[in-house]
Amino acid sequence: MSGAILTLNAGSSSLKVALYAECGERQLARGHADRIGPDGTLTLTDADGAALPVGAGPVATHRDALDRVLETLARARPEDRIAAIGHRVVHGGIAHEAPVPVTEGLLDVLDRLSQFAPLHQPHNLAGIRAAEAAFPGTPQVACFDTAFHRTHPFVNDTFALPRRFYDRGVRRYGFHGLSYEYITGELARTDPALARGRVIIAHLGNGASMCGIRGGRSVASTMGFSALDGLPMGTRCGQLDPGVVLYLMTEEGMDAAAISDLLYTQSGLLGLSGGLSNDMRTLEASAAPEAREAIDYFTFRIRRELGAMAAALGGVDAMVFCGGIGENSAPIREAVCAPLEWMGVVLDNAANRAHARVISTAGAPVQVMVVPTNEELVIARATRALTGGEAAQT
Ligand SMILES: Nc1ncnc2c1ncn2[C@@H]1O[C@H](COP(=O)(O)OP(=O)(O)O)[C@@H](O)[C@H]1O
Ligand SMILES: CC(=O)OP(=O)(O)O
Ligand SMILES: [Mg+2]
Repeated sequence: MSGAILTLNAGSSSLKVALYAECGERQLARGHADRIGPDGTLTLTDADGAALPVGAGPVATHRDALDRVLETLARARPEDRIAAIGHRVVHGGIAHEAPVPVTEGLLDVLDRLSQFAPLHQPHNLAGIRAAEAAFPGTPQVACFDTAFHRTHPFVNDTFALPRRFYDRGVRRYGFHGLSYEYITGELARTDPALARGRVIIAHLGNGASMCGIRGGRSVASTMGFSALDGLPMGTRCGQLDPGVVLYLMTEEGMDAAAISDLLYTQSGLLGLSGGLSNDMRTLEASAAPEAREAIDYFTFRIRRELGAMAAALGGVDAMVFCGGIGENSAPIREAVCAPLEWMGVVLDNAANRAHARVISTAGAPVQVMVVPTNEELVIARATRALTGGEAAQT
């Protein structure tokens, strides 16, 4: 009987699951629930890419996706003893700069952070509870999106509020850290000189953010106290004048719950497209002018933040696209990059259309790259490191 490490990564529109062999980085199976909701799909494949049967019907909720994946794995791969389980947890708060073993005390702390990451944290914690029930007594590890950004200098970690709020944890945490950690590690492996330089990574998925990295460490992030800030997203507003929130309260009579719902679930691409969709594939396929305007706003804001990141880093040597949109949409990458020749970004259009690893022209001052992210692998490595004995013995 072999031992395996199971990883769970719940995003705002997705659930990505992977099963790793106890040694090395070989994947035994991987699952992807996409567009979770009325049109949600689920695929689960084994190490050879063969589909495992996950049942019919749309995947309506994260819980539905997780239940179907766990049932299928238990049925199709009974030989895999789960030795440890690693989880993406988007919010770790001030205290967590690295992954930690899951304990009841930790869950209480993380639960209190759910209000600051309502599209993620409840699903992350539900995943831990479900794994606990399915594999009682098996060690679990929490890996935080926020941990990678704890290196921010004070000026990028604070807001200009009275200092007591900073002390109480009102800070710019930044998210998508597992993805940034993976990309940074990949660059260090494949392009060490570049990895030591100034790199801007754009993680563009249903949630979207950018990270400025210097010498392999996060210096700035577009996401802040919550995963609402920065770029517009599938259903989230991105950067917003706080005066708008005051207006919503005083003039529109909205309470905290209504404002939260508006900013987290009705805004971004969905709101700007007039309710058409939060999904980039649907917007790209649409002829509606509102869909075009939503896409234009998305790419414009990415360019604006790129300028700000470049200034924060004192220049830029490389730019990396990742995430569902960043990895798969050549038109979005082109719309972002084409107007940026002034800052040394020169796209090779054929390479971009082919989703090549390097999509800038040879000799362009800024190397532009597409690097598929792998948050699951970062989780698996950390889980193995923290449960070493357990995961390696089996
Ligand atoms: N081929 C594609 N072209 C354009 N957008 C795509 C493509 N494939 C996926 N996407 C977009 O990626 C987004 C989902 O990204 P993903 O990183 O999986 O999501 P999450 O933020 O939930 O983790 C959706 O907006 C989806 O439309
Ligand atoms: C933090 C965040 O928005 O994550 P995701 O893109 O996976 O929804
Ligand atoms: Mg994601």
